[in-house]
Amino acid sequence: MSEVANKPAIEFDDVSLRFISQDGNATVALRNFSMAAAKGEFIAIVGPTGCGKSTTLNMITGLLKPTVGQVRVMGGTVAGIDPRIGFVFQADAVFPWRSVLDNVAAGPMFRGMAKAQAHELARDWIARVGLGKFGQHYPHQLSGGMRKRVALAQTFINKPEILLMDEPFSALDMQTRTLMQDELLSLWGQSGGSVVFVTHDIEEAIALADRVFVLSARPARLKQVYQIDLPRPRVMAEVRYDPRFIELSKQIWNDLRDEAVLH
Ligand SMILES: Nc1ncnc2c1ncn2[C@@H]1O[C@H](COP(=O)(O)OP(=O)(O)OP(=O)(O)O)[C@@H](O)[C@H]1O
Repeated sequence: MSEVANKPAIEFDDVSLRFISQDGNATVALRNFSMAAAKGEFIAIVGPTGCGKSTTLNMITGLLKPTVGQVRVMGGTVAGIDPRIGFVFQADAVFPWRSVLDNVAAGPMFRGMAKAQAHELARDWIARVGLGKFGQHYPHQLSGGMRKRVALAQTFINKPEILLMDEPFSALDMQTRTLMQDELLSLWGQSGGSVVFVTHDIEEAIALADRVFVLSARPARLKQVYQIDLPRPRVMAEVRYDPRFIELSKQIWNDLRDEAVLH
């Protein structure tokens, strides 16, 4: 293996980040934070509200720079928009005036693929996320869960090596959410990419991830890392009844309860 192939997909090396607001006040969002995510690994980040979870994702994209320390992606410093990184956030990133097909084809076309070829590829991805009959529909004609499927197809079509997800399913009802989590695991399992998934939902974190990073209240430090040794493939509706799942969720709840009491 080459030098680069051995590097972690994402690396935070003793990172601190301080925001200075217009009135000169400083907010330390992250302090002495170190972590590494391997290629193909699924990481979930949980922590109290406002501790710095989204800030962490913004540093991976290069939108925010650490005040101290280094963030590396595939062994290199983050510089500008990186086509290897994909995102799915809570708000849908679909273009309302474009059909599902045109939404999903947008990424490849932006990268220079011919329209006919991009549409063919998009049709394949639309079918994979179970929306085969909805290619000509517009986002407002779809349910929230269907729009999330569009967002997943729109992202996975670009074959991201790193996928950043910030509470992507939190606006969905429980049942749709469970379906989308299964969908995500299936797409991720075939992709070989790394995922960093930010969520408030401890059970979602455990059910999806290889490792769960628990952050402390602000300024966020890495409080605990849990290796989630539940076997894969996991089925969302079943995994939550596994005794090991219940044990892990109790431990993480305790970690977070301590943080809430302290602040
Ligand atoms: N651009 C900014 N300028 C000043 N402060 C900021 C800025 N961005 C974030 N912060 C502060 O940094 C802290 C961390 O914010 P962040 O959004 O990362 O938290 P979070 O853990 O994702 O929150 P939540 O769980 O509520 O989504 C917050 O206190 C926030 O107010």
